[in-house]
Amino acid sequence: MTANEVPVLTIDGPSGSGKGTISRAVAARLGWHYLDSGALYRAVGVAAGWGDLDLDDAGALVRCAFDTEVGFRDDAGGEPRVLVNGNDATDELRTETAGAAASAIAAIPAVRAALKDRQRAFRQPPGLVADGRDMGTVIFPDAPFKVFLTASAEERAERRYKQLKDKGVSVTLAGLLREILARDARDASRAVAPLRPAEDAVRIDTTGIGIDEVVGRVLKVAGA
Ligand SMILES: Nc1ncnc2c1ncn2[C@@H]1O[C@H](COP(=O)(O)OP(=O)(O)O)[C@@H](O)[C@H]1O
Ligand SMILES: Nc1ccn([C@H]2C[C@H](O)[C@@H](COP(=O)(O)OP(=O)(O)O)O2)c(=O)n1
Repeated sequence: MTANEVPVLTIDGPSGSGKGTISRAVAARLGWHYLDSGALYRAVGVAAGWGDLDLDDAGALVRCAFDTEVGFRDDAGGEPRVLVNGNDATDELRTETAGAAASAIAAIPAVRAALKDRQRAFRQPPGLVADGRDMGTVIFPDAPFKVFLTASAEERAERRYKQLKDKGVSVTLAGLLREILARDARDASRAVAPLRPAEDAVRIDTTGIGIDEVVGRVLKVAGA
């Protein structure tokens, strides 16, 4: 099987639509690999912070995108741990500060280009579930299966609120809703690879729909 023959299921959508949760569950059911492309952008944003880089210095950020090593380690049953330059940065990566930094650096075309090959390298037999913003439009446009997940901004903010509270992070619902709306606007309005459904993506509005039901619908899209 050549790389381009390996089946890919792309799952794109805005923050809190359930991409990570659904992608991991579907990848486990199919026995396929999983790409969390957002973690790559978050890792570059966090590494830029560690290096005290200026978020307006595109050249330095591109070098950072090439130089930052990102590793994924399975954590029995839980979210995979993410190692950035060898350090376990999983908790730092999930903060809204890291999300906002990722969204800012992700608007720089050369940063996106620097991460392209790294993302495509995840396409390995027997298959790949790829989660992000531009998986179906730019990174794997030839993917045979594409999904675009949405949910109302209020429900997405509530999901994130509960998720962060469960982790002991102190946040307010109003603050999260503001951050989610700001990130939606930036991700959807940027010139390169904006957040939008691929024309051939199946759109699933998950507002008020439970995780198991969404997993079932996505598995059907992949013919399983
Ligand atoms: N359909 C759903 N119904 C209720 N909660 C959900 C649903 N999908 C995901 N969640 C929860 O919402 C939170 C955010 O989901 P996540 O997968 O991190 O979204 P994304 O990767 O799109 O930002 C998680 O706590 C997850 O368990
Ligand atoms: N394929 C991708 C994945 C993420 N990004 C950017 C834009 C997003 O706001 C940030 C963080 O993405 P991530 O998927 O980790 O964030 P959420 O879990 O959806 O909140 O990175 C991107 O531009 N392209």
